[in-house]
Amino acid sequence: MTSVATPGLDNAPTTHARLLAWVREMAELTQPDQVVWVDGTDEEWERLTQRLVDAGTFTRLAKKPNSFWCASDPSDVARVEDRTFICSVDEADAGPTNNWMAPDEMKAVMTELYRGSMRGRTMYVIPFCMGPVEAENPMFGVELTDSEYVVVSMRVMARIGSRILEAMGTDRPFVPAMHSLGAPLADGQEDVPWPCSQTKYIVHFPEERAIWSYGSGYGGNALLGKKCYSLRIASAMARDEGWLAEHMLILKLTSPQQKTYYVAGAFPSACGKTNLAMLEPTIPGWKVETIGDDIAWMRFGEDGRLYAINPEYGLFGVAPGTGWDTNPNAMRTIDNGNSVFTNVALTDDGDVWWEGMTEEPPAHLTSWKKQDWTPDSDEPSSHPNSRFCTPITQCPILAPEYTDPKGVPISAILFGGRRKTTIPLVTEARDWNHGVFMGATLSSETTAAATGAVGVVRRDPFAMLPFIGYNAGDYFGHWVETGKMHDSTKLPRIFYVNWFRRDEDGGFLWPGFGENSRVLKWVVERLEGTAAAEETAVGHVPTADSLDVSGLGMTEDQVRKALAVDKDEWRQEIPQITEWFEKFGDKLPSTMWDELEILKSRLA
Ligand SMILES: Nc1nc2c(ncn2[C@@H]2O[C@H](COP(=O)(O)OP(=O)(O)OP(=O)(O)O)[C@@H](O)[C@H]2O)c(=O)[nH]1
Ligand SMILES: O=C([O-])CC(=O)C(=O)O
Ligand SMILES: [Mn+2]
Repeated sequence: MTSVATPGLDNAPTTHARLLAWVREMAELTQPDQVVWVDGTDEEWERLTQRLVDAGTFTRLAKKPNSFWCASDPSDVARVEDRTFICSVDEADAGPTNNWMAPDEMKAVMTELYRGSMRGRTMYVIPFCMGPVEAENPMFGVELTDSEYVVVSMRVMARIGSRILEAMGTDRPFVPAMHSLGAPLADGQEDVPWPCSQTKYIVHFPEERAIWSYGSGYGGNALLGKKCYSLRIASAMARDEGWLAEHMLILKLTSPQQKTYYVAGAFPSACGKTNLAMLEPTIPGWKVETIGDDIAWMRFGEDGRLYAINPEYGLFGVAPGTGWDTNPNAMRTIDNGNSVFTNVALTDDGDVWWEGMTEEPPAHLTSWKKQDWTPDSDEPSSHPNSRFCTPITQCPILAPEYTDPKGVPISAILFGGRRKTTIPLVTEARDWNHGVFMGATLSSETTAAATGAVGVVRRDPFAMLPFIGYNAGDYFGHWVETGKMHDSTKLPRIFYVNWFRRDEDGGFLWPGFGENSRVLKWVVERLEGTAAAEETAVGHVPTADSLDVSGLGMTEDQVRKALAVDKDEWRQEIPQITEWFEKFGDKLPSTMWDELEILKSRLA
């Protein structure tokens, strides 16, 4: 018992001993004014969103029901990869792609940061479950946070509240996910609309399956069920337990013959997952339905097929570029309301706007920096990593099986990046190991989804570079082993796509968005054995007439350029891939070197 009782600490709505002990320990450390157990009700949402409005954090939108505009501190706008740590016991288990510090050392540093860090604030206890709570082994977590913005966003992004706490019973395992803004308030000190700290730590203890986050209120740094749990911690669980936790969209595709296929796709942050997951096909007779837009957890079923679930409950999508022309289903989803928009622009009549929503910008806006904005302004109205946070259940093309704990059987996996050159529109891997090689060498230009330079080509293996919770060499090995352990005729086929290749004038060679359905059609026809392909040095590429470009208005030359395998360009990749692989020393599966030799000899 604390000498001065903290309201909410002694009358908890659970008898889960480990949870109670942890909440008490963290409350004593961070010293909030009170502890509130989040129940997930509409009344609670009303109370918290109103509180955020009163604090100047949220502006209620007149034009969208139950929706809010929010601008973050300009320094807290994206994931901070240089402040993200994998604190495995052994440094080698973090590998060359992660930041590392010894767990004890990190805990000592962060304990001092957390000491008193919630003073003047409320500690919210958010019980949550990633994936359906009806699953055989529900994947529980509990986030402690002093941010109302986090509570409200978590309610959109995950299954949370009393029903989850109840399902946790008295002793079910859960991932403790500790979060503090690092902005305590002294007596009488006035709050700011977006409290955060200049000191940031996003930390994972993979053996303990625990998360400690400090200093940021934004997205993947603070909504700990998402990247921290469902990718970094879950990837470590998946390695130990023989499954896959991946940065992938999941979509359901129905052909004109009414046959259904489930496709997963791994593209780096801000490289097209949400858009592909919600695609409106431009070719007649084809239908796409959404299952997930960011994360896939995949396990093998008794029938030997790979089944995927979407552990999330909402969409945290990139706003700029989202419009009625490019992603009408996202527009319909947010029009249903119940959404939070962060770092977009506010219109004078109480709606949101961002670059790419409409061709003509409004004459006047309030920018994400809360400044007057007109089309003559020098800076964009919205931050390039501005986001909509909206319930997935509002998506008009949501596939009903998205809640099925069993998941959906995946027929094809797409890897993709953002590359101006070199990478063809679509390439099919020769086999699983070649597909793993494609994933392991995936490259992409950096985007605004993380702080740092934008547009720099880097290796982003499996689109998981910032999300692999252990040694990436071991992760490649896990993929190779996964192929070995299962019936190769039932494994998903692997493809490598690039929507972002440019012509000499810098324009996109491929129109993208809804037209990507033509690539999905070719993928399905490859699965069915009906589409032709040319065997090139880098894999199977569509022949000029096997890709359906009817009515697209592209010249033959443009199609040829989008599909081209330029051996000179590819030869330039070899030293980069070699250098990349050398990082992993003997952790790199030898099959990856074998694949590189095959590529070299085919390019010779
Ligand atoms: N040219 C082109 N741009 C695209 C295409 N698909 C998506 N984009 C743009 O790329 C940006 C990111 O797309 P998203 O679908 O939000 O990317 P994401 O992979 O979901 O990103 P995260 O949510 O950060 O993981 C947006 O500005 C889109 O408009 C495409 O096919 N062609
Ligand atoms: O995590 C975030 O902040 C947003 C996101 O989806 C990503 O960066 O991939
Ligand atoms: Mn997305």
